[in-house]
Amino acid sequence: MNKFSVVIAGGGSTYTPGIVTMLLDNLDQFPIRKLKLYDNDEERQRVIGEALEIVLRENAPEIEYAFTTDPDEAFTDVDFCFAHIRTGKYKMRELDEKIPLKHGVVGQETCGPGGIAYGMRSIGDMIELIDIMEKYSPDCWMLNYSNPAAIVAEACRVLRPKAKVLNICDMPVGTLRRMSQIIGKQPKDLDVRYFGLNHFGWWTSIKDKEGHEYLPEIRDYVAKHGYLTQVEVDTQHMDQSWQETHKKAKDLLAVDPRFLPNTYLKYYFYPDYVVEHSDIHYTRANEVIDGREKEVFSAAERIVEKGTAKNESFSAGSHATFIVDLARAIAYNTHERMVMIVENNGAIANFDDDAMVEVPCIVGTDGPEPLSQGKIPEFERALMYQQVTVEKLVVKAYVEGSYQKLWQALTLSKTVPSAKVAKALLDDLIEANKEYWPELH
Ligand SMILES: NC(=O)c1ccc[n+]([C@@H]2O[C@H](COP(=O)([O-])OP(=O)(O)OC[C@H]3O[C@@H](n4cnc5c(N)ncnc54)[C@H](O)[C@@H]3O)[C@@H](O)[C@H]2O)c1
Ligand SMILES: O=P(O)(O)OC[C@H]1O[C@H](O[C@H]2[C@H](O)[C@@H](O)[C@@H](O)O[C@@H]2CO)[C@H](O)[C@@H](O)[C@@H]1O
Ligand SMILES: [Mn+2]
Repeated sequence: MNKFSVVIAGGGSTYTPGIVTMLLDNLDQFPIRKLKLYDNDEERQRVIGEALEIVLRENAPEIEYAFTTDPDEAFTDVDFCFAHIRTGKYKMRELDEKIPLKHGVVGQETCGPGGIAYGMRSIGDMIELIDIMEKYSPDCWMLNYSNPAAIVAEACRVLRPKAKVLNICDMPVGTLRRMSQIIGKQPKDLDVRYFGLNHFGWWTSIKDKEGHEYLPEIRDYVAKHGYLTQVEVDTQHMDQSWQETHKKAKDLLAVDPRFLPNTYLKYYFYPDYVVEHSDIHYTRANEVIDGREKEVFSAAERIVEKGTAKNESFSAGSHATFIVDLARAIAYNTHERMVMIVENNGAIANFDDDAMVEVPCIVGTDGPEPLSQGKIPEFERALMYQQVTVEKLVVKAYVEGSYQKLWQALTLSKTVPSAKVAKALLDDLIEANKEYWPELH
């Protein structure tokens, strides 16, 4: 069996140890000959890199391994790049969340002004990463889950339309896992129909392989409890803020009970509630810095100190398993059905062809083939049109260096109450992001 060479970009990410653990657990499904970690932060890369060196030595010494900040070393001779970079790291995520709150607006990693600011930071780095990949390994596929995925995907469509980049999000997988618990099934037993944008969508059908429809049963549960199942799916989702988000899905469902909502709609349907329940002094970024980041980095440091990983384990979560499924689909033409972010081109019949939408696709050696989701109702369509236009304006603002277009993007966001607030916010965001954004005029 062919063995693959993989580089993880954002090798110092909190997700890297979980992903490597999951790759090692699945070597029979996806054999690896070479594994490299690449990050532009030497210190973060060193801690995670040294710990994983010990993990590999103890579990899979046959895999050639390296960690580096050198793009040439990282990207030479690779078949797959798993990309999860965070331009500006948690320091900037914290500002993305806190600056909007100062203006009474939702402060969130990927939604509203925070997502727009993060998008403006990520586009340049993502395009650079694609160019590096194509320079050193022209046949390599990039499986990208760097956020904000909607804006990054639109930037790839506009700036690198031919690149072998697959944009994905694990929220549909994570929520399907919760749904499967509700009905006592496994995610692999179920096929979904879904339409929307990234972090902005709805399930219209959840069927088993015999064709039985479970949506009504799941809806009855979600109407009472949201997606709260109390079974530990992903460790960080036991955090208070995620528990509240899963619970809040019941109020999202109430707005249109025909479909099962993505939890991220909370920031668009109930921004007032979100702001009221936010603490400007302690946002999700702080929770992650004090939680996941500390846990992962302390575990890595303990491994290095002891010289063994025998008593440590990293949790993989649904985020990680999704990636092996996708890599296998490309490598072995498995025709796996997966929800992905792709150019619409008719998949949603009454939506723009050039919109980056999130729909189920059949994935094989040539990439994803979107499945037709038919026509969508006016309410969802109008919401999606507003949001996709925000995302397109951000990319245009980046490309043209346009202050005006970014102001329009913020004004159009459903999370922002007026052009006045949008302008004040924009000026604060420009100041905070001057190290990262192109100059706007
Ligand atoms: N699509 C999804 O569903 C999904 C799910 C989870 C996380 N994510 C995303 O994955 C990314 C990582 O998340 P995290 O919480 O582990 O963040 P993190 O800050 O722990 O890790 C990101 C790493 O990327 C590195 N980095 C930044 N710019 C880089 C560049 N240009 N080249 C190489 N490395 C670079 C940073 O130094 C850091 O070590 C984020 O973008 C996050 O939003 C996406
Ligand atoms: O606040 P964070 O950093 O914990 O999470 C933000 C990310 O949340 C989603 O990803 C989840 C995923 O849904 C879940 O199944 C599991 O794997 O954990 C992930 C991280 O919590 C979302 O899809 C990402 O885009 C966000 O970055
Ligand atoms: Mn996501």
